[in-house]
Amino acid sequence: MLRTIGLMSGTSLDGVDAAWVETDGERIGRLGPRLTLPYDPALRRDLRALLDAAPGLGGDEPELADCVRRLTERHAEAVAALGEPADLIGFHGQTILHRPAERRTWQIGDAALLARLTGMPVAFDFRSADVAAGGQGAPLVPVVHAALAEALPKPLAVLNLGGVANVTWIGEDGALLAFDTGPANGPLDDWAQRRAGRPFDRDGALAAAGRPDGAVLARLLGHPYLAAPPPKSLDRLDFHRALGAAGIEHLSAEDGAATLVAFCAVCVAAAARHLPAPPRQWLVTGGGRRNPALMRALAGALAEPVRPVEVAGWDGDALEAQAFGVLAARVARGLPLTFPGTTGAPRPLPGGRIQPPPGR
Ligand SMILES: Nc1ncnc2c1ncn2[C@@H]1O[C@H](COP(=O)(O)OP(=O)(O)OP(=O)(O)O)[C@@H](O)[C@H]1O
Ligand SMILES: CC(=O)N[C@H]1[C@@H]2OC[C@@H](O2)[C@@H](O)[C@@H]1O[C@H](C)C(=O)O
Repeated sequence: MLRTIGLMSGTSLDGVDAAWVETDGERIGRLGPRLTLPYDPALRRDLRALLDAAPGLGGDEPELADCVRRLTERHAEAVAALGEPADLIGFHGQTILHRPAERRTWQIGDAALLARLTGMPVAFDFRSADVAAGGQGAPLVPVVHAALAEALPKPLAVLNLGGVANVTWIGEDGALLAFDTGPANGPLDDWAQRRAGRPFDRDGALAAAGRPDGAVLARLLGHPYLAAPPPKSLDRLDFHRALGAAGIEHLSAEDGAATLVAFCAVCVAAAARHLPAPPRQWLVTGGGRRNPALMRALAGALAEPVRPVEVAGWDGDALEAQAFGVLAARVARGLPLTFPGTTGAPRPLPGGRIQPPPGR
């Protein structure tokens, strides 16, 4: 077993999650401490601007390099704050662009700098081999969900409510199907910031005070992503234009938030129709499980029970970071990261690279 530290900077841009995991990439041993280091408002703002700018960036712009350095230094601070020795770091970086159809996916972060600052080897670049082979490059965590869920009754659905939402379905025989369902906190956070001056809709307060707009929802329901069969994955901004065209901007802050919450749930219900068999339950992870308006909307939209992953003894705030520790061990052992059922990879595919620290 390797002692790993997984580091994930998700599409919500709220900060870096770090978690210590003992693992051989297939089995998960001891789970150690975890923490989240938030980004300061300036870094958050600069990262958000990079999402908009990414399609036009070449890669050598000084403002990009500055952002990459600050992001990487914050990751090194997270490793230091964990205060646990490790054999390997799993460094996802920050996705600023994801266009698998163009065989492009871009995670920023400086693995050489992180290896130097921490003195540890760093596994990174988890998505590009899959995208180069024609896969979606996402989601990557399903293989870890499957390892964690070994003893749970199947079929099982694990739903991650991050900036984008993704589902992992695990069949009775261990079969895996996983894909992004649609937008989740990303558009909600943007909306709360723009219309209410809040970084996110804490406890779903805005959404709970509003009503979903039927006409806007009906227009969004026609989006081709919902009916498209998996494999499929999303860029954080993929629904940006569709939301504007559906007329969301004409709604009040409350009704807009309620509509975005309802749309997230509608997307998950649409995803359920692509599953080979109904799951016994939906285990929900990611920050969105803390939004009671979203959890109520999901319970209303899905036929099966919807519960936070904590009912299974998992830690929904640590799961993605833990997963990148496990995936790092898989990189080190050359095990596949992606599969036909998760990203549409042509066959189980290894991926990732390892940056040793200086002098090793
Ligand atoms: N108390 C709360 N009430 C409402 N929403 C919350 C609450 N706590 C967290 N969130 C939401 O969860 C988001 C963070 O979720 P999470 O950390 O899972 O995202 P991420 O890791 O960036 O995403 P991804 O899975 O897309 O990589 C916040 O931006 C916010 O929208
Ligand atoms: C390209 C990219 O970074 N995608 C993220 C994003 O955030 C949630 C969803 O969209 C998921 O597909 C993926 O992250 C998780 C960690 C994954 O790959 O499993």
